[in-house]
Amino acid sequence: MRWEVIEAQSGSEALELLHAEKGTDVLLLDPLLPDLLPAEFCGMVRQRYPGIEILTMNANTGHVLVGSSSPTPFASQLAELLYQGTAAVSVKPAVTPTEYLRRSKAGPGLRGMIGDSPVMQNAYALVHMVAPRDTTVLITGESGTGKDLIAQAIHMISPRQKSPFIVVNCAAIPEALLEAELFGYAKGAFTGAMQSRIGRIHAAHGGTLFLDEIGDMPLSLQSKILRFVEQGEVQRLGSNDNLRVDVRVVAATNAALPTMVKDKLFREDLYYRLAVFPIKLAPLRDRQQDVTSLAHFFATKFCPGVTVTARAIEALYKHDWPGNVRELRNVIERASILAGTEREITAKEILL
Ligand SMILES: Nc1ncnc2c1ncn2[C@@H]1O[C@H](COP(=O)(O)OP(=O)(O)OP(=O)(O)O)[C@@H](O)[C@H]1O
Repeated sequence: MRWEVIEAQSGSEALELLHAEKGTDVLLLDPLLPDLLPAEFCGMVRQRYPGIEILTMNANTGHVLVGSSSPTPFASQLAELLYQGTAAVSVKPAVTPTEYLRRSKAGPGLRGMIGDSPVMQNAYALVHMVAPRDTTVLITGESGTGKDLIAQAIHMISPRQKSPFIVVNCAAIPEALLEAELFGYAKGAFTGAMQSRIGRIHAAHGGTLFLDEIGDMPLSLQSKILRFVEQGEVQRLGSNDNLRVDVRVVAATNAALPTMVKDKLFREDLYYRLAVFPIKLAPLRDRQQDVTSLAHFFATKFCPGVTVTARAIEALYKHDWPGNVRELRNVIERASILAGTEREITAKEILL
């Protein structure tokens, strides 16, 4: 008997494959996942795919550790065969994950987000998977790749959509004010605090708090943020009362947080708590095929009815897009002004 075995290199990749492949029976899990906590991963799999049996393995010995409370004989036998390398079991992936995703039908996109390259479809699928839950999401990617849009999409398709979506740009608020802004303050907490005020975390109660540029969160505030994310508790400045809040956290950064952790600029425990479900957005230069659809989208937005010539698109393809989609948007906005009444954007108007 042969089983089809598909390998995934990370929790999020496994979730994508499960999403695309409906008939999975057994999941062999090496708990040392590079991206998700094993408990969180198992919770997600159990909730979405209750029929799948999870076997947690020691990847070195092949012994079944925990997982389904009592593995079926079929699953145990399969696990043993796989790890002894005996019998007619193919442990080579039947298809590579990338190939697999390409073969699977494109899933639903996200409102306001253009681009159907495999990497973007991958990101949309992750958003659809995680949005219905309260899981903390960490969106990473270079500046201008659409992290903001992804955060909004997560909120808009979550059960919290009718509650507030509060954005805090951690880089834009001076360090001295950030704590009061986030946590609020009690009357008399500092000179000028004439009356108490709730913070933005509180304002997000029932909804989503988007912590943008989380890499700029001062170290001095990170432990307080960790307590809020872990326990849902908020302490206003100048008060000893712990107030409970129900807030889903989505964070984003273009900084390399793992490097910051190594350099002791970002708390390791906070990083792991935020990165429960990471979504990485690819730079535009790695998804060139999206350039055409984005160019048409922005052209229509800035000048309805305008056309973009093939030569203009060719010019766009030659560029590396260090500023990503934001840069492309600006180039097209300028081009649509330069096109004037011509209603056609040609290579001449593309200034890079
Ligand atoms: N896939 C997309 N489809 C349509 N518009 C997009 C897409 N990605 C980004 N944009 C647009 O590009 C601009 C920059 O996007 P956004 O602010 O979401 O990027 P970001 O990654 O959050 O950038 P930063 O790190 O600088 O905050 C916005 O105007 C946004 O609407």
